[in-house]
Amino acid sequence: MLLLKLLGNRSHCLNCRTPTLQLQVQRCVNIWSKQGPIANGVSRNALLLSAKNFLYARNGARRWLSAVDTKRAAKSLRGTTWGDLKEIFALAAPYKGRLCLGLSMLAISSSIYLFVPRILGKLIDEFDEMKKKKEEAGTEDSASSLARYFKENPMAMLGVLFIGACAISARIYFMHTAGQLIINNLRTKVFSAVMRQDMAFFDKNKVGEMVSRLSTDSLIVGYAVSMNLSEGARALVTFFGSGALMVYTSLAMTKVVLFVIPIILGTFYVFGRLQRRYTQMMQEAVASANQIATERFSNVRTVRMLVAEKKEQAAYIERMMEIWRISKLEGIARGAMFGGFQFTGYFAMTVVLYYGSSLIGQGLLTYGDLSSFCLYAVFCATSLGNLSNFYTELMKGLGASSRLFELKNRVPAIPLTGGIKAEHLIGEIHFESVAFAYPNREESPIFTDINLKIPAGKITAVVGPSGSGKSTLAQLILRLYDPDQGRITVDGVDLKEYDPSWWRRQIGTVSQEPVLFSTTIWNNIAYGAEKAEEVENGRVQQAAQQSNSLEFIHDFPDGFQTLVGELGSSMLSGGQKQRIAIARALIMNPRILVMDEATSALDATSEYLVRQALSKLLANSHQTVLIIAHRLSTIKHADQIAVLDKGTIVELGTFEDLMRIEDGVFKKLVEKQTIGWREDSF
Ligand SMILES: Nc1ncnc2c1ncn2[C@@H]1O[C@H](COP(=O)(O)OP(=O)(O)OP(=O)(O)O)[C@@H](O)[C@H]1O
Repeated sequence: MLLLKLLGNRSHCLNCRTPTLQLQVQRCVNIWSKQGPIANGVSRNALLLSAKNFLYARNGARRWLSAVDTKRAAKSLRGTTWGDLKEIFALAAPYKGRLCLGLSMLAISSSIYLFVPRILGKLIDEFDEMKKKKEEAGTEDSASSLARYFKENPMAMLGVLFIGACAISARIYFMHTAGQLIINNLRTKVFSAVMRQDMAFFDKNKVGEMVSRLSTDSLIVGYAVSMNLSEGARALVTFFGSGALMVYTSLAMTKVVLFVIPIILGTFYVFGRLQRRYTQMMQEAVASANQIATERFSNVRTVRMLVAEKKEQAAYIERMMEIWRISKLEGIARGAMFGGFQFTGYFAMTVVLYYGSSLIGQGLLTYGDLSSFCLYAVFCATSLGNLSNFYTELMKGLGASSRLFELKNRVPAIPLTGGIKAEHLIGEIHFESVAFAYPNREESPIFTDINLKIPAGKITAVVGPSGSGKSTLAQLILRLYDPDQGRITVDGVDLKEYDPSWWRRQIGTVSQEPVLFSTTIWNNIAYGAEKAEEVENGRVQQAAQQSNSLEFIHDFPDGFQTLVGELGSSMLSGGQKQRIAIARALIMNPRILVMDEATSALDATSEYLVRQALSKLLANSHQTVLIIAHRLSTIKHADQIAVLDKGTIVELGTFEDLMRIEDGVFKKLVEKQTIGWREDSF
């Protein structure tokens, strides 16, 4: 029982418990050396027998370990994660000063707390007759004289322990703050990398999953190279320090404990790898659950309208079950690992005490030395356990980092910047034999052969059945995607040669479902400008007026300072949102305007107001305008109308031209809508 208690005290804060342990060790030694059979009815012979069995088991384990394909494992690690490891530590490089300070504090605290057991051992020997005789003969060593000094000046001992404690506090502070800096750095880098990605990337990756990686994974990686690094370094110093002191205290007993080490190492190697795999699986499962929560919470209105709460709950529970399944596996791996440590640790201590007591009996060891040795052995075993923690946390960090680095290092197919910035843009856009399929649906191309000239300073309308690719055409103009074949030119130059950001700044866009950000109306309108903070107040007012928004904005008590979006106190109607989006598109007086169903959400009056404003605007400016419209009556005055169907432009001309084509797609669409409107009116 005493042994159980002794080993049960093997905790991470061994340093503060040393006196208690010392006493317990002493009591065990007494029992073993003087009383023979020990508690729980286990005899010395039985212990020796189990030691023999243990040796057989160890050989078996060694054979089993060699059966594990270590070469292949190492190769796969080399291929996928050693690079990541280097990258993880590169993240820590900017904070090396802080990390080094933390590690210096570690050196101070470790030196103090490693020396304490030796001093305590010597204090015990103060009561040992054999030792006393040695001292009288003048053979006292420096540790003994230091022990005597501390015995006479207990406040000095307290002072040394206090310095050690301060060093520990400082270490934790430096490591903790370094960790947070690393996490912030990593999050910023990953966020910027994700923001740089092309649309194809966002089509393939789920937003909730990426947010989860940004929050949870970076936390794990940051911890792996800060607090974990410090714990690992502490474990390493303690392991080698106490190992060396074990040898110094008693070489014979050190040999006895040595045979357990390979087993402990093997245990944490195998289970550490296993744990890493489960952690990665867990991260993916949590990210998938987060994805569901994010998407459903942000679309809660749709869920409510479709009475889909139960369905969504079931989908979420399914993800929770998956997390539970992985968690059980992770639990088994962790349990087996810690059970393994506990077993090997207890076994080693049993053997040490047994053998140590017999050495005392033969006069080859003092009580104090055995006490110190046992404490060092416990330190050594604990640090081995901590090293295993360090290893598994590092593996966790590697697991979490591999996806993060993939995000961070991904090179977008369409860069954000780089290329020509034309001084005088005319704004003629030409689609030349363009073919395109969305990267995530390559099997069903949207365009097979598009040839279309969008003249500068004119209004071009694009119409076609739903799903024919009208919005896709606008996305290709904005260079959110590149054509698979053919090319798009602007003023005769391939669009790929222009600087993408510069090019997008020449285009004012109002999309089908405009999104406003959670900030004031003023900021939302100014957001369209290159430098929002430099936009003049008058310009914002003007854009609001052009889009017929001024009146309703003034109706809000806070006017332009009214908060909108998710955090907004005032919810805007669809029409109001659309008009603010139009103001945002107009703020920079863009050379090209792309209106994708820009008036679809407006009621008849609002639509009239917006249309009137736009007509005025278009009449006075010489912008190139592309209108994607469903209400065909609204594009009567367009300079040309392109009809999209089955992946190509099937008709092109003015409203009158197209209405003259018998059995034409456009004519049919117009007729269908006219009938639809008539039916609607009943
Ligand atoms: N990001 C995407 N990834 C894969 N397929 C997409 C993507 N966006 C649109 N599509 C598909 O491309 C096709 C054309 O879509 P698009 O939105 O361009 O049509 P549209 O003519 O504007 O339709 P509507 O008039 O209904 O708005 C549709 O079949 C749609 O499902």
